[in-house]
Amino acid sequence: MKGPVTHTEGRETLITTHPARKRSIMTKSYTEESMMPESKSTDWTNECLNSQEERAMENENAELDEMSKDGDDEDALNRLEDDEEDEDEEEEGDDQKPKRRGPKKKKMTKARLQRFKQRRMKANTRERNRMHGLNDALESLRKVVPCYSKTQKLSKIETLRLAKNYIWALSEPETPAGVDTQWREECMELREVFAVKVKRRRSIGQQTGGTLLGLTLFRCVRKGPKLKDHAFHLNNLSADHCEVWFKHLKEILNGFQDRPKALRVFVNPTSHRKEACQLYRDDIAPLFKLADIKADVTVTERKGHALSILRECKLNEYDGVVVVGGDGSVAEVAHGLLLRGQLDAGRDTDSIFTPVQATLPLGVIPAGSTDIVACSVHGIRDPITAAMHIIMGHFQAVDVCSFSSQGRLLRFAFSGMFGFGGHTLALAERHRWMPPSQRREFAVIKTLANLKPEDCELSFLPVKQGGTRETRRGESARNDRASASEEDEAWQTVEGLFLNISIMAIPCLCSMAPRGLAPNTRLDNGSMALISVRNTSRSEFIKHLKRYSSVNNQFSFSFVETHSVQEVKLRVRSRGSCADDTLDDNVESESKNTPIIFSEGTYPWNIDGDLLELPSELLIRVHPQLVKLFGVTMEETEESPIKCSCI
Ligand SMILES: Nc1ncnc2c1ncn2[C@@H]1O[C@H](COP(=O)(O)OP(=O)(O)OP(=O)(O)O)[C@@H](O)[C@H]1O
Repeated sequence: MKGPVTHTEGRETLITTHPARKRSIMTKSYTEESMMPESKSTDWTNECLNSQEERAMENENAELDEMSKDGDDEDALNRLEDDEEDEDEEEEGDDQKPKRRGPKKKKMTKARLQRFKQRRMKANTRERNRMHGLNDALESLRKVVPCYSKTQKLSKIETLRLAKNYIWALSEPETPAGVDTQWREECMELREVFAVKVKRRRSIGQQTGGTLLGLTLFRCVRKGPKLKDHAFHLNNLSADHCEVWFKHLKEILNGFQDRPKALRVFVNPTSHRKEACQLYRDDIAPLFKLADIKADVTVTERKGHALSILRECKLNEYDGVVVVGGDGSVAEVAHGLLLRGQLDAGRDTDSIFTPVQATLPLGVIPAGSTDIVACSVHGIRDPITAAMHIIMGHFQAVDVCSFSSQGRLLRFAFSGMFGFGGHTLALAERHRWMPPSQRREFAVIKTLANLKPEDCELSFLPVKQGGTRETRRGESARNDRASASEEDEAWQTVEGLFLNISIMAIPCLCSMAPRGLAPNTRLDNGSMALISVRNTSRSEFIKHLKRYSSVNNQFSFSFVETHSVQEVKLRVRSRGSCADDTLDDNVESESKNTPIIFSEGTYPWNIDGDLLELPSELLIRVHPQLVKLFGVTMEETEESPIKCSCI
């Protein structure tokens, strides 16, 4: 296929492609503007101006042609003579008027009239011949420039510009060696491109049609940990060439199998500052549309709405589920997706020992107040980066924990906090009427003021070399029995008063803890971080909390223990008075809000930022890589600066 010569922002571009190769490459070459000073004039206003000038010139020529056709027209000749007479008359007049200069008026004889007529006819013929010669030359040029089109005739100025660019592009390899030509070559791999559109010049308000200008490719570019979309213009005025290139590029883009074509989107309108709907409409939906992704959007109406839809809706027509909201919404949708996976696989969702993977990947567009899951999986809290990961089909397998009690599955989640973490969220939820940051600060201060430990028995199974029970499930039954008895011996138990117990399957990065709440775990390493904080003075506990936001190790305190575990059993032996005090203090003063009252024998847990009431005895297990999230792949994480400091 011929490569069209293009120019963009004063720089010339020659595109070449290698269809025979597996990986198509587009090559863009350009030089200093000073080398091609005239080629800058491609902005719209300039083009319009030049076209107008050209049209005016053509009109003049047409008039001239017209005149020359009517060369024997007496009127035209008389007009000319009248003009001459007027000129001469001005020089005459009385004494007061200035004397006129110039040739004296000659009497218009018949012979003189004849001479005028002949001269004019000769001049017109010469001009006509000149114009015909020029038009013939331009017509020949149109046939040899690469953008010559059978359907669309290039104007004179467009033909000349294209010819100039073509000559310029052809002369590139002949640049003498050793001369600093200031040329630079830029390669763009088509796997970076996610959309191609036909570029047209349209007037204000014009919706369809317009003058064809070329093609625009949309690339996904990385700027540090952020991903962005970037438009790349390829100018070409040939409809035939653009059509061929458009079809070819579309074919290549459709060949990327990992990229989603249809998504089920849930938007929580109440998240954080209630901006999720606007964020989706203004920033995310246009990107999905550009990438030709069909999105079925549901704006959730209540807590649990997304979960109930996910239980019943048809999922096989989608390539992914996307949630626009905070961690609570993500937790709800992730849980719903995993439950649906068990239902589709014919598993009993009440008691699941070895769950199957979720059938669809989950995309997280951060619109909450902390966005721990989005930060952990994208390395940054940025909605456009999240959308670009979805569009480009970047996946990351992620470990998930299950919370169950007495053999009954309660919840799938990425993390859970009990004690201080649970009480703080319970208090913050009761003050939802406050602005988000105030609400959080108020809840932390109030819970710290009423800090009371919980009396617990905590047992855990540390991660062994060779992976968890689930990763080894392919082994023989004899090996299984042997390993089961080994595991029984490996269980460790601690008991006493605890201020906080955190169990996290992902690093839980957020602005308050840039290294992560659990920096020692990874997204897919098949283990959970168990962080237990024993009873201590309030000041020591505050010191430990403050360390989360600094580079110092938040775990280097005698009262803090961390373990890498695969299973945890927690039994709360008595209710600490912290929760009751907190509730009692506020029930009266905040009676306008719905009070959160925990049923007998249940305790507040912060499960992925969602407040849950869980029983006193729990079994928490990690399930390696149970869900795929749209996000950075492990290779990208290795390159990311976030990785170095946080994971
Ligand atoms: N229309 C709705 N009205 C009320 N609650 C809703 C609605 N839609 C979803 N929810 C629930 O709101 C809860 C909190 O939402 P979300 O986590 O998105 O926001 P957030 O709490 O502001 O963010 P973060 O968790 O990052 O602090 C979720 O548990 C979700 O189920």
